[in-house]
Amino acid sequence: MSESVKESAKHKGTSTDSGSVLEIKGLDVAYSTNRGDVQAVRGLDLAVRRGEILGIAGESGSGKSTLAVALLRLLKPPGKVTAGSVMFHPAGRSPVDLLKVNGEELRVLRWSALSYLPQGSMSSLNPVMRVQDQFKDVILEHAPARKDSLGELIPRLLSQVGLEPRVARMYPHELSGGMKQRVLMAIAVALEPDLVIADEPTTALDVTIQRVILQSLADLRTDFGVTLMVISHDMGVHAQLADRVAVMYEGRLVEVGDVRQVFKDPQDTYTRQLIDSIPRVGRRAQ
Ligand SMILES: Nc1ncnc2c1ncn2[C@@H]1O[C@H](COP(=O)(O)OP(=O)(O)OP(=O)(O)O)[C@@H](O)[C@H]1O
Repeated sequence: MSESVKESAKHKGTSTDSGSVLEIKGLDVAYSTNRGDVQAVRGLDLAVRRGEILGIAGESGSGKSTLAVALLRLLKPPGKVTAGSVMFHPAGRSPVDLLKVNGEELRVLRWSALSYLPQGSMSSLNPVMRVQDQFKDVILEHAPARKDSLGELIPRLLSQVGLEPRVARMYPHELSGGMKQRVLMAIAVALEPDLVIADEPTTALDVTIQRVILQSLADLRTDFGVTLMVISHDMGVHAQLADRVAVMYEGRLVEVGDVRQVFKDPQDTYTRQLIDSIPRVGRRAQ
């Protein structure tokens, strides 16, 4: 972990833990523009521990989504990774640098080891396919051996996120925003991946539904043992969901630590400002 990153005293030294599912080192990402390069992620070091819920916080434009798409190799031009490594340690498989694996290796890892819920993913469900067929698409493409267990697996996954079995036969237009998000979460964990990265999973949902979604995400960790990286500009989301929180500012990681510790005693001025902007939740987290 970089010297400049302030980490709460209780939780120092994570970047070389053998218990890490992901180790990001020295990551630099830039976007080329006609006014020169915009450095969106700068020298970022971060380890994600197996089994934890790690929140990525920071205001709009701080580089959170760029970090996610870069490490998932979904960064599109004019974006480019200019330095760094992202070691991924899937259970029972050899560690790989996600920035170096070839397309086929990446395809094998997607969904079965590494799942992604992009920002605005609720609109990514295919409007002309029933929910059950969207599950089948992912499961059969990546784990064809599970074909015979689909009849049992789909309702079980739906119930895991609080949805009734009849949802399997519905089309996306018959679902509320919160239901769509839960379907996507269930698809994301269908193949029991090591790591799920969710970008702003509660944005655009009303407050009551947000709480339900956060609870379902917490349940997925408990029920599937999945590690979660949850990106949100909303510190309230991290206070409610995360074990640790990493704060980004202008592409840099300025602080990482136990969420209660960070709320109680932020080491960085910017983190303090973020917390002060939600005083009610800040008090609750203490
Ligand atoms: N395609 C692009 N071309 C040029 N600059 C970009 C592009 N995409 C993002 N950026 C810049 O990169 C920086 C980081 O943006 P990013 O979207 O990763 O931040 P964020 O914290 O995820 O914010 P938000 O939640 O609003 O998406 C910003 O300065 C943004 O303007």
